[in-house]
Amino acid sequence: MSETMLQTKGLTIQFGGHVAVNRVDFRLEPRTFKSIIGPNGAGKTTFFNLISGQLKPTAGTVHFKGTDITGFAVHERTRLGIGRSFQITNVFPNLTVLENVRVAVQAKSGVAFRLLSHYRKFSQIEEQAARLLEQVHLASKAEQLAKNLSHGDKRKLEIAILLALRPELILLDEPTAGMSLEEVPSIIEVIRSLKATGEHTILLIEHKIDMVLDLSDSIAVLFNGRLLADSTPDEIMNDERVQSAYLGGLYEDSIKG
Ligand SMILES: Nc1ncnc2c1ncn2[C@@H]1O[C@H](COP(=O)(O)OP(=O)(O)OP(=O)(O)O)[C@@H](O)[C@H]1O
Repeated sequence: MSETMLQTKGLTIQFGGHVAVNRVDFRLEPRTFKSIIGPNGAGKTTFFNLISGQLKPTAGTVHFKGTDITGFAVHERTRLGIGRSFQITNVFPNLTVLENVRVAVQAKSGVAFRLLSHYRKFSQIEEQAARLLEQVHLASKAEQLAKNLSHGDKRKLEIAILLALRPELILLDEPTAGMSLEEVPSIIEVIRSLKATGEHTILLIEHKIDMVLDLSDSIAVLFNGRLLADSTPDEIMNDERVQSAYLGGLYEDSIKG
């Protein structure tokens, strides 16, 4: 079996007196799709921040493909292949959609602007950028200025830019947040086709449970910073501890057991 893509051991972070992520032991296998669910304030985004390097843990470790990356900075993790969507603020509003992706492809390929006179290299970059736009269903908007895109299309552009960096592990933090209802199905389709390529390992934080059930191979449940359960969608939906946690019921008893 291939090497575990991501593993945390005893991962913990404390803010003052509040333990936001509490001794989380977590595994994510290559080329699988796992979602993280849990009530507001459960620690989901904080957990992402610990994986992508925005936060350093109080205790515990993060391993990526067998390497202990606990002390690594964000850019080192990005270089290793961890890509986080929506952290990207460098969507250039006055460039076209295609130009935005081309800049990202170029940055990844390490080709300096002055070398772009080399026609073959340039056309390879152009082709890859166009392919990425097709992948996120934005090909028809390639020539539009990024600033004129709808909120949903901006998110697709951000995914294309993320893909340009060729991440092995993709962290998607509430990709449908702030979208109009009409925009949601098309971003789900983009994520579904991303999964269908079979090239990525995907970790999704999402409150829309239908979407989670639809896309996930497995679901992890965080509650009060603890990993309450991590299993198949069917098992999670039938797990009494998960139901209790969401109903605000017998959580304390269940987690002690
Ligand atoms: N930098 C910080 N300083 C202090 N407390 C923080 C910080 N970041 C997060 N927290 C606290 O940690 C807890 C977990 O927050 P987090 O944003 O990870 O939850 P979440 O599960 O992502 O919630 P939501 O679903 O609402 O986005 C919350 O109580 C939050 O207030």
